[in-house]
Amino acid sequence: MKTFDALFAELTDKAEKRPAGSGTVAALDAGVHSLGKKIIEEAGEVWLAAEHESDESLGEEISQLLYWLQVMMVKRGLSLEDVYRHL
Ligand SMILES: N=c1c2ncn([C@@H]3O[C@H](COP(=O)(O)OP(=O)(O)OP(=O)(O)O)[C@@H](O)[C@H]3O)c2ncn1[C@@H]1O[C@H](COP(=O)(O)O)[C@@H](O)[C@H]1O
Repeated sequence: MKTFDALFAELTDKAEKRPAGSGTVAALDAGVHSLGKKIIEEAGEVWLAAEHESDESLGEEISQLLYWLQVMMVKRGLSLEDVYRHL
């Protein structure tokens, strides 16, 4: 099972190596504005899932929101520590 930190390391590596076919690379290239809209979209899906859907669906939506937040972190050059120190 993948952890938050392992996914972040994977996304950071994708950003550096830019493998062909990576959705993350395409998302990074689309920019902060596009990423921001995706985060809002996924946050809305988390809300709707929490109100109306199963635990399984809610978990999936939350995972997608975490992914997009991490892509934004990579785009802006934030480290995990930059976030964790506020927790
Ligand atoms: N965890 C994720 C992940 N979560 C969400 N997403 C993306 O977010 C989208 C969310 O799905 P939705 O159903 O909400 O939207 P959709 O309509 O299917 O997609 P869109 O047309 O809106 O983009 C997915 O289609 C993926 O594009 C993810 N994309 C990649 N990962 C992981 O990130 C890593 C790197 O992936 P690549 O860069 O693609 O190699 C791999 O470990 C992947 O498993």
